[in-house]
Amino acid sequence: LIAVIGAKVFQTGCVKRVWRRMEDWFHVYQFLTVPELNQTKHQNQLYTNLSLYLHSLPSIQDSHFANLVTGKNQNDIVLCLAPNQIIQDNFLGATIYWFNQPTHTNPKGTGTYVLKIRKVDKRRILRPYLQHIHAVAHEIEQQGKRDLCLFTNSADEFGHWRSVPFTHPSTFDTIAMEPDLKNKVKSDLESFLRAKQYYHRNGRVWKRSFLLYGPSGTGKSSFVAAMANFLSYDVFDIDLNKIPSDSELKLLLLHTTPKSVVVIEDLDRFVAEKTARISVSGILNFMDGLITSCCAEERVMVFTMNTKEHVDPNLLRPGRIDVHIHFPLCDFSAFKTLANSYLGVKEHKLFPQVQEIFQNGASLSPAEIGELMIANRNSPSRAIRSVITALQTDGDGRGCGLMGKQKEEDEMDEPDGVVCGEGVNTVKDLRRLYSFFRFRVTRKSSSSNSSLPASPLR
Ligand SMILES: Nc1ncnc2c1ncn2[C@@H]1O[C@H](COP(=O)(O)OP(=O)(O)OP(=O)(O)O)[C@@H](O)[C@H]1O
Ligand SMILES: [Mg+2]
Repeated sequence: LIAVIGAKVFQTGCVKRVWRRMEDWFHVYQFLTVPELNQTKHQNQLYTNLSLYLHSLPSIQDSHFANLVTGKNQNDIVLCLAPNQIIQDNFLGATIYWFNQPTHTNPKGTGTYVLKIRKVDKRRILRPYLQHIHAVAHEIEQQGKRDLCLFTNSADEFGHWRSVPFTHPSTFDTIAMEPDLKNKVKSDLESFLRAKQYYHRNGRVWKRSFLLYGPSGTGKSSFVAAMANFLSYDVFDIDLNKIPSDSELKLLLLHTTPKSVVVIEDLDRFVAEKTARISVSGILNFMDGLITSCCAEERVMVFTMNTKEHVDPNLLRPGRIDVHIHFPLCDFSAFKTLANSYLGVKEHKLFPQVQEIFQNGASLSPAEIGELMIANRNSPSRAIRSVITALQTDGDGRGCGLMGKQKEEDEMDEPDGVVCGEGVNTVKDLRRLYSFFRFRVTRKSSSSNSSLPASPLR
C-alpha cells in the first residue's frame, strides 16, 4: 500500500512538473526579485511583509515539505519556504509562483524571494497584488503581538546592529509609579500611535522623545522595556561608548527600522565625560537632525539620566525631548505597590510603622526595597521588617541623614565579596551584591533629585 501511495505521489509530482514546463513553454514569464536589504542596505519592508504573507498562505501550510523554524519567541513554530520549494498563490484570476533564491548565491548571505508571473498578468495585477500583501501582513501584525527584538551595537562592526529576541517581562502593571503619571504616559503613547496623519500634516517626523531621569534603581530601564512591550516595538539600545564618531552614530540611526524604541542610557554621564568621541552636536543631530527624517518613522526615542542638572539645556529643549518623566525614590504608596506585587500583601499590621518612617524622610530605591522583598518572600512579616530596618539604617542617607556618617564608615569596612540572595537582609548586603554585576555608580545627591517636581509629564 505504501509503495502504491508513494508511486501516486511521485506521479503527481512528475505530472505537476511536466505541466509547469508546458506552461512555461506556452507563456512568457517574468521574474522579479525581492531582496532582504534595499540599495542603501536597510531592511526592505516589502521583504518583511512578504515573509509574513507567504508564511501564512494555505499553499505553504499544506505543502508536502517546508522548513520548520522557531519564531523569535521560543515557543512559536513558523513554517517557512525551503530552499527549492515553489509555492503558488492566486490573485484576481492570475497564478503567481514564489520561491527562495538560495542564500549562497548572495554574497551578503541575506535572503531574496523571487516572484514568477506571466507577463500579461503582471501588467494587470502586480500593483494591487503588492498592496494586498502589505494589507495582509499589516493585519497579521495587528492580530498577534509581534515578536520583538532587542538590537545592540557592537564595537567590531560599525554601523551594524546585532539582534536577540526581546523577552523582558516588564509591563506598566509591574512598575510601581504614581498611577496618574502612569496613565498619562499610557495615553500619550496611545495617542502617538494614532497620530501619523497629524504629524505629517504639521510637517513633523512621526516620532516622540522621552527623558527618564532619577536616581539609580528607580525603574528607568524597566520602564523602557514596559514601553516597548506596550507599543509592541523593537528596542534599539545604543551604547555610545562603542561608537567611534558622529558619522557612525548617524549610520546606526539610519539602520533602525520603524516601530522601534531607540534608547540611549545614562546620557548625563556620557556628556560629562571629556574623553567622549561623539560631540554634543553629534548627539543633537541624532535627536532631531535631518537624518531622523530619512530613516524609519514611527519611532520612540528614550534617554535616561540620573540627573538633568548638569546637562546642556539645549539637549533637553521641547522638540528634542517631548516628555520628561521623573523617577523618584520609593515613597509609601510605591512601597505598597511593591509589597502587593512581590509579597501578595495589600494590607499589613506593620504598614503604619513603614508609613511613619517614610513620612520622616527616609527612603530607598524601589530596586533596593524590591530585592529585600524577593529575598524574604516566604515571610511577608520578615520582608517588611527587613525593609523597616533598612530604611532606618540605610535609608537615612536619602532623607533624614541621622546616621549617614556611621553608614559611610560601615561601607568602608565592608569586605569585598558576593552575598547570596537568601542572605540579603540589609541594603548593605544588596549593594555588595549589586556592585558585583555593575561598576559602582557615583552616588548622586539624592536630596537634589527628590526636590524636583513629582510628575513633570508635559
Ligand atoms: N518603580 C519600580 N517598580 C517596580 N520595580 C522596580 C522599580 N524600580 C526598580 N525596580 C526594580 O529594580 C530593578 C532595577 O531597576 P532598573 O534597572 O529599571 O533601574 P534604573 O532606574 O534603570 O537604574 P540605573 O539608573 O542604575 O540604570 C529591576 O529589577 C526592577 O524590576
Ligand atoms: Mg537603567
